[in-house]
Amino acid sequence: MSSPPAAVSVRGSITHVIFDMDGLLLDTEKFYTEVQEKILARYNKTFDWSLKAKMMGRKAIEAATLFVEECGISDSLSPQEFIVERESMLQDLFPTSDLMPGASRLLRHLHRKGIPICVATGTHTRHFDLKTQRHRELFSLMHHIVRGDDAEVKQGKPAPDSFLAAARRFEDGPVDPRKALVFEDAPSGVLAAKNAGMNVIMVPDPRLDKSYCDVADQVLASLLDFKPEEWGLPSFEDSHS
Ligand SMILES: O=P(O)(O)OC[C@H](O)CO
Ligand SMILES: [Mg+2]
Repeated sequence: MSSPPAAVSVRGSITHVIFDMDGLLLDTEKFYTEVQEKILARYNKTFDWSLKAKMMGRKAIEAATLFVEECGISDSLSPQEFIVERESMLQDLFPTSDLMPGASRLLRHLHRKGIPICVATGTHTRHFDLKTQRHRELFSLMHHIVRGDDAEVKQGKPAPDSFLAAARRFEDGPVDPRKALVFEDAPSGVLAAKNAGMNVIMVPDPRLDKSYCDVADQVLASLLDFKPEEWGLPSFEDSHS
């Protein structure tokens, strides 16, 4: 007698998938880190991952306020001045953005299988356009894109605004949050997805403190490790590469 097929643990019946962008689909978090390290060096201070963890995923002005206050430089540099100062460096770096491992494979797979996908990013439109310059075709697979300067995103992550706006805009929206799966890299983004009542898979940078991963429903080292069938989604037909 042949043995029964291996049991597949289904975590939910996911119908829609929402992607974060920076640090999740695109390898752009390193640009913010590099520029912030340079600015802090002027004040003889170092930029560390405990502050990085708080800033990532947030709207620009919210992250900038955290930066100058937590570094104790708000008397010399305002959040607005910080944003202006880092802008010219970021503008040169963003058009060189690379995809994160597995991003293209996963987006193409879900699109091919007819699973509605979208992006909910804290980044504003001008930066979004620079970052996605080399990846227009891939981003065209998205049903819609919610950016940080969207009128419906009153508050950035960890507020649920961007994910709730994303769920409303699907063709058959608003999507039941329990049927939505979010992919995130940032602690604030994972909290935002949970605040929206959604399922969330975290793909954190390995330098991030592990305690930030507790809130996520699943933690993966890479998008390449995602098993769609665990979430009621169609499995990959290719082998992991
Ligand atoms: O991670 P995202 O895509 O929400 O982007 C947020 C900021 O632009 C960068 O931390
Ligand atoms: Mg992110």
